Amino acid sequence: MHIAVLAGDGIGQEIMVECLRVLEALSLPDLKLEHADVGGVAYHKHGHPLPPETLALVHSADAVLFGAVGDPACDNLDRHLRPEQAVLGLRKEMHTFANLRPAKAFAGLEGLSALKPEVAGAIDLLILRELTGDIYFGDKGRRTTDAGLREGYDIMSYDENEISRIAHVAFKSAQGRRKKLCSVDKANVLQTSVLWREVVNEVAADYPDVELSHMYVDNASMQLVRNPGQFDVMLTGNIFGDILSDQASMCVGSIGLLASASLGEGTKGLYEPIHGSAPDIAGQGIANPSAMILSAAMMLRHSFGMEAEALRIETAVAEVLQAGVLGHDLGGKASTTEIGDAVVARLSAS
Ligand SMILES: NC(=O)c1ccc[n+]([C@@H]2O[C@H](COP(=O)([O-])OP(=O)(O)OC[C@H]3O[C@@H](n4cnc5c(N)ncnc54)[C@H](O)[C@@H]3O)[C@@H](O)[C@H]2O)c1
Ligand SMILES: CC(C)[C@H](C(=O)O)[C@@H](O)C(=O)O
Ligand SMILES: [Mg+2]
Repeated sequence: MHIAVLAGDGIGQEIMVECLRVLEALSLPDLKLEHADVGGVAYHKHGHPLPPETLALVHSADAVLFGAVGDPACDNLDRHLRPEQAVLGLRKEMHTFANLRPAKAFAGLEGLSALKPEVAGAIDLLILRELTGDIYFGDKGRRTTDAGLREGYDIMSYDENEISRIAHVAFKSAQGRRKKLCSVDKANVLQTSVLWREVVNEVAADYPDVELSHMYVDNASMQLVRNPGQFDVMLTGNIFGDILSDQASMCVGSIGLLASASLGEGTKGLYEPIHGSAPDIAGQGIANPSAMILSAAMMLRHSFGMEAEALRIETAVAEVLQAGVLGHDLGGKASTTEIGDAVVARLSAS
């Protein structure tokens, strides 16, 4: 089990420490952790946010654990050198087109959600976000209009193969859950979404046991707050999935709780929290490591088929939250290390 560990920037470094302690507490027989620089840290050391040595490690490893990237000191760099380019580049390089972002209520946290407790308590959904296409990867740039005005542009595009492969993942995921799939788009305005809806409807023919619905993204955003319990699997494109998942995190209680798995055709996956490097709290030891720890659980499940070990981690995190060990993001006082300590203690007791 050879894991590339890319902690990255800001709180990425802090939460990764706790995540690795949790993995080590499982005493996995052949765990090999190998670290490499990514993001702003890599730019400052090697002149590139995703240096060749990091890519080489990623290619040789069985899976990648990724913290977060983003460094305000890099804000004015050329687009290709910005830390964020590293995570986009990695997703593309690893062909991890399917991003699983589960959002599930934690017992005891309902009152800390941005929603009414009874509404929050019903959350158990999976956002299936397409990850290697859309407006993120289309032609983009700056130019001057004929009238001499500065103009920025980003082309949004999807081809039918990109849509159908993520749709298959979504239908299969729904089959393993409550068999409901809601595809989220903006087909009343965007041509990419018209095609998206067309292709999803075609793929649906292979999955007659799954109940498919379509929803416009603006409505979906509202429905996530009004009645998130109605959703099982939400299938959507790259940009909509980015936004909806941050929103879903606050319905659960905090962005520090939501993990993700980015998968392609094989078993090699990229596992990272949905949040970023949080420069506003970096270095203070108060970041919530739960999302990072839960991402490691997703890694054990999806890359190594270790369902029992994944569940052990997930149960430990849930119990720690239920016991009231809460980070600052949830109105508590527990530090990053204290949360890590509590999860490790639960694991040792289980
Ligand atoms: N995958 C990634 O690496 C990733 C994801 C999102 C943002 N970013 C980058 O991170 C940088 C900061 O972006 P942002 O501020 O918009 O988003 P962010 O997710 O880093 O932070 C948003 C807010 O949530 C809080 N927060 C985030 N994670 C937390 C945690 N684990 N515990 C407690 N509080 C937490 C932060 O303190 C901040 O107030 C930017 O450079 C951005 O591009 C990277
Ligand atoms: C940092 C950024 C490129 C990234 C994205 O937009 O995908 C982040 O917001 C995420 O959700 O992982
Ligand atoms: Mg995001």
